[in-house]
Amino acid sequence: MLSVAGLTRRFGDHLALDDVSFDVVPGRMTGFVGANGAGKTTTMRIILGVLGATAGEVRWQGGPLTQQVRQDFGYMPEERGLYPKMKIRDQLVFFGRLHGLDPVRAGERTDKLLERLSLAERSGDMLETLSLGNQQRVQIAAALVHEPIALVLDEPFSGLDPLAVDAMVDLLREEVSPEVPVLFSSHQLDLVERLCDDLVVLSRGKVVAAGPVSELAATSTATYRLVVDGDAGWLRDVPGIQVRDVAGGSALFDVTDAGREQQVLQEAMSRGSVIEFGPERVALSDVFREATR
Ligand SMILES: Nc1ncnc2c1ncn2[C@@H]1O[C@H](COP(=O)(O)OP(=O)(O)OP(=O)(O)O)[C@@H](O)[C@H]1O
Repeated sequence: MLSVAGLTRRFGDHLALDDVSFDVVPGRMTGFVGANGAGKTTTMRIILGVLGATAGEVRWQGGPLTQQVRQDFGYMPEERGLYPKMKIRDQLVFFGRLHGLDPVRAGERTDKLLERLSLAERSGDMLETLSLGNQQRVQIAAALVHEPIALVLDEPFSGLDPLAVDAMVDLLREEVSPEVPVLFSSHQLDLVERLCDDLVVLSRGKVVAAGPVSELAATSTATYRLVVDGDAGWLRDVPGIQVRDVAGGSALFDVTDAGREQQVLQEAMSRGSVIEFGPERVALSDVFREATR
């Protein structure tokens, strides 16, 4: 397991990270979300050892993460970092060698990945001649070429169209073995909701929510839908709930006093027929908005 424990980072007077702790569990995709400037890239850079922490540490399998172990991590940095004028195949072999693969193995892994990405025919072309989407695929191949023991991906899907995202996700699922912890940052909440098992929400340098996506959605403010055959406007006068929307007999409301929804149901039944009543599924964007408020 990969863990960050009490990470704090100052840039002059600015506290970019304030006692950040979370785990990235093997075999589960962990999404890392937060507004611009929340501290995601700073955290990822510290995990990869590109940047030092003011306090706290990164842990691997229960002990401090060493530089030698980091060598086996895969990283896709926000600023990318491939060489535009270098041939694609040479570049991937180079990254494989940098992570300790022998030349034969680096070549084999490169060819397999290029084949898998349908880029084998372009292997002798310079990176800059590829479309941006294809350059991003090569970038992810560079993070995967040495069969990393952990993966840290900074905005790996930004700028990709939905088909390219799916292709990238398929590649990750195929190439990443179950014992590998995967942390990726993203601004695309719908994508994070679809892909992630776990979620860490950062706001102004602090972790404001962390855990399985399903539990985070469940613990957020309970929102209920009520549909009756008459007018549901009376809901506005019920204490302990906050009405979000009423249109004729259809209403959406948040329960602010736990248990009030039962009272609402009884009241609705005493007034006429209840067509629909139950919790509304909470979208991740609502969890995010609530956590970072
Ligand atoms: N080298 C640096 N020197 C000074 N301040 C920095 C440096 N790197 C980051 N910061 C500041 O630290 C804060 C966190 O930045 P960071 O890039 O980690 O956020 P982020 O969550 O990755 O944002 P984004 O989603 O926009 O990439 C910001 O206020 C940023 O301006």
